[in-house]
Amino acid sequence: MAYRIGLPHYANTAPLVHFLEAPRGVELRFGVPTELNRWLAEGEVDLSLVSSQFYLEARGALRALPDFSVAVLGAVYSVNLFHKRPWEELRRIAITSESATSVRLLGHLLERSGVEAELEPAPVGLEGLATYDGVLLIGDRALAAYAGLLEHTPASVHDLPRRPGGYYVTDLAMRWFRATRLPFVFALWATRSGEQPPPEVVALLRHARREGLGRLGEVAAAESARLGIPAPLLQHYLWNFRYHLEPPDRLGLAAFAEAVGLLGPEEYWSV
Ligand SMILES: C=C(O[C@@H]1C=C(C(=O)O)C=C[C@H]1O)C(=O)O
Repeated sequence: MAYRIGLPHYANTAPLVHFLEAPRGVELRFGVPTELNRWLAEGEVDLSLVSSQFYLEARGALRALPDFSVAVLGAVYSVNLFHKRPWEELRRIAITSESATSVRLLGHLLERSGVEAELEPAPVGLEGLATYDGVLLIGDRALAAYAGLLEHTPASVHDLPRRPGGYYVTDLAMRWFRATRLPFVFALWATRSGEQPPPEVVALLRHARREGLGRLGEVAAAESARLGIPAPLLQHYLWNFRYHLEPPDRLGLAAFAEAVGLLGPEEYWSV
């Protein structure tokens, strides 16, 4: 049977995936993070990107690669709560079904500031703001919604409007950074523990990442065309990610685990 790798279709994983070619005996399967989590747990894929929250909950059953992450220090730009009332006044929030991590992060950040809001799963975009006080979006949908609210392409990140389209936009990774001064790790790559990832597959992933980051302009151009988002914005978005699970990322992950009551020993594959 082929060795199956699970991947999301998001722009933020394009630098890892754009130059990934599956050789004979390796198969790529695409899904949203919550699907990938389930596929990995149920044996539908062998090595997959997993949401941090899921990984922490499944601690012991999954084991992560030592040097792969989707993380940021500060703003992420694509895990956004769009809201029409100030943060302190949020009562009803529509949440995405694509991510376990950002929903838990949102819950934690609200709790931390003493805000009691209902989080209701609802597959809505910004139009949901007619009904809800806030809408949580992640990935490409969040990015497209954000870019759609900009009147012009800002010359620098410091020129992003404070209230695009008249909405509040709370970037959850930025809010996490303000509270902790740490990176936030959205996802890792893991296998079921006991199933050592083949070194040649890991080498393939590292090679694809080196190419993707080295030729980021090409990746950004392709993603910008796919999503209809200006290339300079998209390139900055990609450039901003931390893809190597370095020591600050591991500290950020441990701090998140502690914040959500899932702290435990971390063990990574040595591969
Ligand atoms: C930061 C993001 O990263 C993604 C977020 C994930 C999650 O929240 O579960 C999982 C995979 C990442 O590719 C994003 O999609 O906006």
